Amino acid sequence: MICIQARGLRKTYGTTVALDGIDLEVKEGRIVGLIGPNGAGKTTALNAILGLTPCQGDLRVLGKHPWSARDELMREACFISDVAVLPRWMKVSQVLDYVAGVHPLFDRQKAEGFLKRTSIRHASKVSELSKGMITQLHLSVVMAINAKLLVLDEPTLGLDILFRKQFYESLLNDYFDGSRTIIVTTHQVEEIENILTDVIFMDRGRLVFNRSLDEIESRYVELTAKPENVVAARALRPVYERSSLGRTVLLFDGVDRAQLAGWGSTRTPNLADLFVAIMDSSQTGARGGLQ
Ligand SMILES: Nc1ncnc2c1ncn2[C@@H]1O[C@H](COP(=O)(O)OP(=O)(O)OP(=O)(O)O)[C@@H](O)[C@H]1O
Repeated sequence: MICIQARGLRKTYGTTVALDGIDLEVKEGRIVGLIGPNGAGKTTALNAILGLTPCQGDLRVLGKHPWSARDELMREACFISDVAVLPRWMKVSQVLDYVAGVHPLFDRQKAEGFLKRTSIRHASKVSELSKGMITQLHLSVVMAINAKLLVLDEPTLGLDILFRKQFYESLLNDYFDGSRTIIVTTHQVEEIENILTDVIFMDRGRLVFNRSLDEIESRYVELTAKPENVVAARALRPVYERSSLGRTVLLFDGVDRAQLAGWGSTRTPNLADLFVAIMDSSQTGARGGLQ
């Protein structure tokens, strides 16, 4: 089943092109990381998917048109936008009462369970919580909604490292059940790398890379070459090259690992390294080798 299908998605603000004709297909049961530099269009894309902003092109989310069927979509989807906002005058217990009242898929017990892992008290008002605690409360509520699609825009902004780690573990262990779809944006790529099934890199309103983690594992190899093998390795046309501690590091797409192994140390590139390589190619216009 397809969860999100977009064809030629375009959004402009005056002369700014936020989405520049995006084609995208996300199957149900995937955990997709949407990564890109500031202003790449990530939030705009997520807002379009959630029906929060109109845009040109064809877009279907869980079979619905998000802009015209937003109410229907919101029964099956939930999200955290990049700015966690909850009414400051409400007590924590009232936030739970409120969500329980308006969302049929809200599991209050589950939310209580998540909250127990924090120092948030039911009697506190939102205005008395720290920024990070408001985000913790928001996440506890959203993760307790049994939605088919969960959209998280920078969900861990302002959270300490312990909670961030706990949150992603919990997302995988307590929330993800193999049938839900999760889309997450973050600038801390290394923190989500282990939970993703797919990754999309965005740059200036376009998708410049869209692969499953399995595909990355089987296609891409990074070689830290011995100096005497650099020339031979370059002849195999790496898609990217950088220096690290005086060593030459080359990134290959579709080159046999065994062939490279004798020339230095090889490994699958991490997402942060892949991101830098792809952004560099995207920004210099040399995208051919990385598409
Ligand atoms: N409401 C708006 N009015 C005018 N321009 C906007 C608006 N929202 C976004 N933009 C522009 O659209 C482009 C994409 O913005 P968007 O917020 O989607 O980027 P982003 O990838 O989420 O960035 P960040 O990582 O900084 O949150 C930017 O150039 C931004 O200035």
